[in-house]
Amino acid sequence: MHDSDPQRTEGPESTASNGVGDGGPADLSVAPASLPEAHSLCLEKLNVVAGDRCLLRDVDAVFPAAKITVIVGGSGAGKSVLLRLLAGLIPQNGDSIGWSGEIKLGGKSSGDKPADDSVTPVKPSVGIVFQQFALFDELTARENVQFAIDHRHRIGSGKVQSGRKPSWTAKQWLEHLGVPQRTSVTHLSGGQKQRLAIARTLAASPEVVLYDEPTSGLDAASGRLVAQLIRETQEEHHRTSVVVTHDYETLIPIADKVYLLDPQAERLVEIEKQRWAEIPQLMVPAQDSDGSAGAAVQPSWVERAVAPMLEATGGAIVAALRLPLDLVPIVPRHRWAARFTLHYARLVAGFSAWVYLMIAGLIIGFTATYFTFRFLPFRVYTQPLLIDELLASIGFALYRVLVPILATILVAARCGAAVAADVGVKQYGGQVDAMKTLGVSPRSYLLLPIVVAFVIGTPILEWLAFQCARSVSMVSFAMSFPDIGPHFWQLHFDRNLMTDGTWFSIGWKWVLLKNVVCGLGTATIAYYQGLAPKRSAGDVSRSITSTVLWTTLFVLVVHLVVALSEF
Ligand SMILES: Nc1ncnc2c1ncn2[C@@H]1O[C@H](COP(=O)(O)OP(=O)(O)OP(=O)(O)O)[C@@H](O)[C@H]1O
Repeated sequence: MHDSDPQRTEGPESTASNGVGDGGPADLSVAPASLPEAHSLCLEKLNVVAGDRCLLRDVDAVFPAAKITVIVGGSGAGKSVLLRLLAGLIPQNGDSIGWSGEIKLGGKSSGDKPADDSVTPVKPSVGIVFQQFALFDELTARENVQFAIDHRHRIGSGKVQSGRKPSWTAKQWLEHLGVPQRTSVTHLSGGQKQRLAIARTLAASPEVVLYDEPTSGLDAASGRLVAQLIRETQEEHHRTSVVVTHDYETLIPIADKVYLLDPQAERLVEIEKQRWAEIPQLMVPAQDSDGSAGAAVQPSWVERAVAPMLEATGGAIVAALRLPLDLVPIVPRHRWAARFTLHYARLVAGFSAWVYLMIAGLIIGFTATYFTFRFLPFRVYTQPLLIDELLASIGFALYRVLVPILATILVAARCGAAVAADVGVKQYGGQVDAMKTLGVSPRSYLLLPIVVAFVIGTPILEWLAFQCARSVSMVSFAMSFPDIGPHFWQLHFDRNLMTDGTWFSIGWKWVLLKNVVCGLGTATIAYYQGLAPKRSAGDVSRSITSTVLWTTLFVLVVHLVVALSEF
């Protein structure tokens, strides 16, 4: 449940132009110049099938220009699927949802039925205010809006988009909607998050604004404030607005047109204004599928056990093959690529990762040195003969094998899990969809930054672990053999690693290769696991577990293959 926001308690009118915010007052007397003329949105012969259920069959509908259309429907009727489809988030032949028909921009008039010749065959630019807001938690309120402004030219296509001029700044949008400027998103109240989500959507200047269950989880008073805000926003900015909801009591009063999503008739039925009072009786619950949309054959237990494994393996192979293509740096804005790279660099190689890897280095450096000499057979005789050779072997093993394996496994498990969780939450919470509605591919601001963070971060963390292992090895040796001293240790520990006194020049390419390949693989696996469709928090947690399993397996295979080639 969202808490109602104190800034709104005195009434929705207060936010329209009161300049609330931590920045100075701005001239908010005119609507932003960049908003394109409103167009109606038309559905023609739309068919939608989700799983084995037909949600819509041969549907024609018009959402009039610069008006609010409310689509009501009971639970499971297909409102969210329809909204995601309108937002361009569902491919026509998707895995579990398929659709056919046309979604077009209609004429500019506010009449319900545009003339046929005024239908514009361009992809509409659509902004969506997500039910869970889908704000970027790692950015401030102002940065969230700035992100939309910086990518606004990327949504939609063609002629309706051209000719836009610069519009309000992020600061002006936030003042307009009464959202604090520099507060971290996580510290905003539910009401402020909702207004920020609306500000971000409008700042991208879409032709059509979609609202997904905007009053869900709100008490009646807060729900009415949100409805009022949608009405005010629509009146000021003249967007074609579509609201999907089951909360007809709160949202019907702001509607210009109402459709009922009837799951039994599989249609959008327009409800005339004089019949709006009958809507509660007209809303029927969705029924279980009769299988008419495609018979679902129950898989056998063997298929259930083997299919996910094959799917995961296939997915990993496809991802590996696709990686070079996906990494082609299509970065719409370098500034934002840098911002997200910084975010993932902190996740991968932040202070806690340093502590993690330093402790691992200390443990392996100590055990490798101390126990080698401690349990030497026939110690009294063998030690004087072997001490220098053993030190050289310890140095070699730590540098070339032990520390690289330990460090890359730890990075794969710890950092892979952290990144998979971050991307998984972005997928589940709708931030990935928010990027897509702004015309931004997640590989630009997620995959590329993640790969950069791992490919640079893994060797740095491994080097840190090795320096700790090396230091503790020297201390441990010096304490075990106080009469021999650290100079002797240094002379022999580094013997197999240096040429001409250059530090660790032998085999450094192998070490770097292992680090880079492991970093690249961990980044890719974590990204694709996180990005896989998520329908519950359980899916996010499963993707984290899979990431740990697959990345550590990948790292072990890399070390095996490199060891066979290296030695
Ligand atoms: N990705 C998917 N794959 C298969 N079926 C899906 C998918 N998403 C939704 N469905 C199915 O489509 C139907 C409509 O779901 P949708 O989430 O659109 O309902 P809704 O009207 O938004 O309901 P609610 O108000 O309860 O959220 C449901 O039967 C659901 O199981």
